[in-house]
Parts: sequence; structure tokens; C-alpha cells
Amino acid sequence: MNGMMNKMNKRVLFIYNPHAGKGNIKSKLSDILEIFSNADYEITVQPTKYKRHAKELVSEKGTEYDLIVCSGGDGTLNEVTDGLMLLENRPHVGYIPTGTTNDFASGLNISKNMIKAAHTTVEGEDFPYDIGSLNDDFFTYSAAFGAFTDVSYGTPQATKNVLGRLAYILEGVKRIPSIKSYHLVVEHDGETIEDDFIFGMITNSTSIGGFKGLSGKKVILDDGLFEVALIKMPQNPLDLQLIISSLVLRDPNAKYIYSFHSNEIKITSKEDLPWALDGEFGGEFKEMTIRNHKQAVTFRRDKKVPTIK
Ligand SMILES: Nc1ncnc2c1ncn2[C@@H]1O[C@H](COP(=O)(O)OP(=O)(O)OP(=O)(O)O)[C@@H](O)[C@H]1O
Repeated sequence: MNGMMNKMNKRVLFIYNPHAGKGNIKSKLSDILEIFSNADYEITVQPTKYKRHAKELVSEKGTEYDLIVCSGGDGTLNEVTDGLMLLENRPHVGYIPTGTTNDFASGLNISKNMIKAAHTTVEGEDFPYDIGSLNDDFFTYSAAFGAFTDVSYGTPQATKNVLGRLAYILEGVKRIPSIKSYHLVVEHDGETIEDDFIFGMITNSTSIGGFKGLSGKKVILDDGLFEVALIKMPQNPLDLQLIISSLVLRDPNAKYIYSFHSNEIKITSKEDLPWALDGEFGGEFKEMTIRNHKQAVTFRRDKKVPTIK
């Protein structure tokens, strides 16, 4: 065996969704593979063929690789994370965003330029990232409930600014009785809250239009805590207007919005509560536990990422 052969011992599994975004990845494939090859990886390439395929690939074959590089939108990334969470020894993950919304990538300062992002997957720094779970499903940056989520999934623009979108929807609601609310019991950190809520968001991201600096602190992506915001049912048109303004201004009004940090939240609802996980439909439940799995998956991010601690 010559020296070159000896160097070829790292293995990368490259999973990409050929349809994500506008299918732009196709023209860059050769350049991307060359970047992996120059970094001395042995390469396995797998375009996804159907929904959940990425999860299957990772859960069945993930442990055979040192690195999994995933390319697609937030949906594909979410599937890769789902698959990884089923493994005990998780390979590290690189991400080349190609979807129309790439909230996760901006949170980790991963470039929207595919070639730059490909370099980051092999040259970037390792960043252990908190992963969330809602009952048996996982999410990377957000879990949201409420009538609003019905509108959100399927509309690609929705996650770009979740609260802005919610403000827009509420603006369109002419009468209080037409707003759907859920009576919930929320337990966290030894506290119990019981109230009627129209919307809630549990997030681990600085970039989904959430309340930045909600608690006077920035969201930290690896501290084991989520940022939680629960919006109460407005009682009258003035309440509704104040909620809308506070969403538009991203300035939470404590009278209408509960906000706190937590690593485990238990929610009980009398009726099925619909969820969106990372912007996609995530099921309906009456009882749910949301947990933060601290630093569960190690992503490669740009070394130049400004430190947010
Ligand atoms: N070959 C395929 N055919 C049909 N669906 C697929 C295929 N490959 C992946 N998918 C599914 O398509 C969904 C959307 O994928 P993804 O999020 O990667 O792209 P996108 O929708 O363009 O991006 P974004 O959600 O950011 O707009 C995912 O749930 C994924 O499982």
C-alpha cells in the first residue's frame, strides 16, 4: 500500500435531496465531491428517493461513517437528525443548505453558498448542538403548537419569521371567538401553568424570528435549555391588538406571553394539540413531553462563527 492509500481511511456518507430548493445542487455536485476527496475522505453518495429516506439511511448505515454530510432543506436535515438520534455512537454532521428556508444553517453560520458550506463540512469546527424531542420525534431548532401551525406547514415562507407570520394571521382574525385556543396544563421546573393558549414555541435557534433577547440573554445553542414562549388567548379586541403589536415588535408583553428557559416541559391538553417540528407537521397529541438532549449531535460549523456566549 502506498502513502496515498493509507490516507484514505475516513469515510463520508453524502446524502442529498435532489429536489430541495430549485435543485441547484446538481450543478455543484462534482465540485462538492472534489472537496471531500481533497480532504481525504472515501465517499458514498446517496440522493434521497422518498420522504424519510434520509432517516432510514442514517439509522441503518450511519455508524459505518466518520462524517455524514447532508444537503437539502430543513426537512432533510430534520430527517438526518432523527436517524442520528437512534444511534448510540453518532458520526459528526456537515450541512450544505439548499432549501428555500434554512433557519438552522443561519443559526450555525453555515454559508448559503454551497461550495463554502461544503468546505465547512470538512474544515469547520465541531460544535456539539442541543437536539429537542417531542414524545418520540426529534427537532433541531423549533417545535411550535397552535392553530397557526396548520397554516405554517406547507408554506415555505412561514418559518422565516414565525412570529411575524403569526401576527399576520391574527391581524386577519376579525373576531376573538374565531381564534382557536387550547386549554393547557404546562409543567416545567417545578412550576405549573394552566391557561388558554393560542400558540406556543419552543426553540433552540437565534434565527427563526423568535424573541431575541426574550429573557435579556441571547439563545445559546448548546446550553441544554430551550427558550419557550406561550401566547395566551386574548380576552378582548384590545388584548388582541396588544399581542399583535408585541409580536411585530418582538417585544414580549408579560401580560399575554409566558416566556422562560427550560430543559423539560410537559404539556397536557384535553383535545389534540397540533405541532410543527422544524416547520413541518409534527403530529397531534394530548400529552406531550418536550426534552432538550444537551449537545447530542455534533455539527461542523464555520470557524469564523462569532461566539454568542
Ligand atoms: N426524492 C424525493 N421525492 C420526494 N420527496 C423527497 C425526496 N427526497 C426528499 N424528500 C422529502 O422532501 C421534503 C422536503 O425536503 P427539504 O426540506 O430537503 O427541501 P425543501 O422543501 O425544498 O426545503 P425547505 O423546506 O427549506 O423549503 C422532506 O420531507 C424530504 O423527506
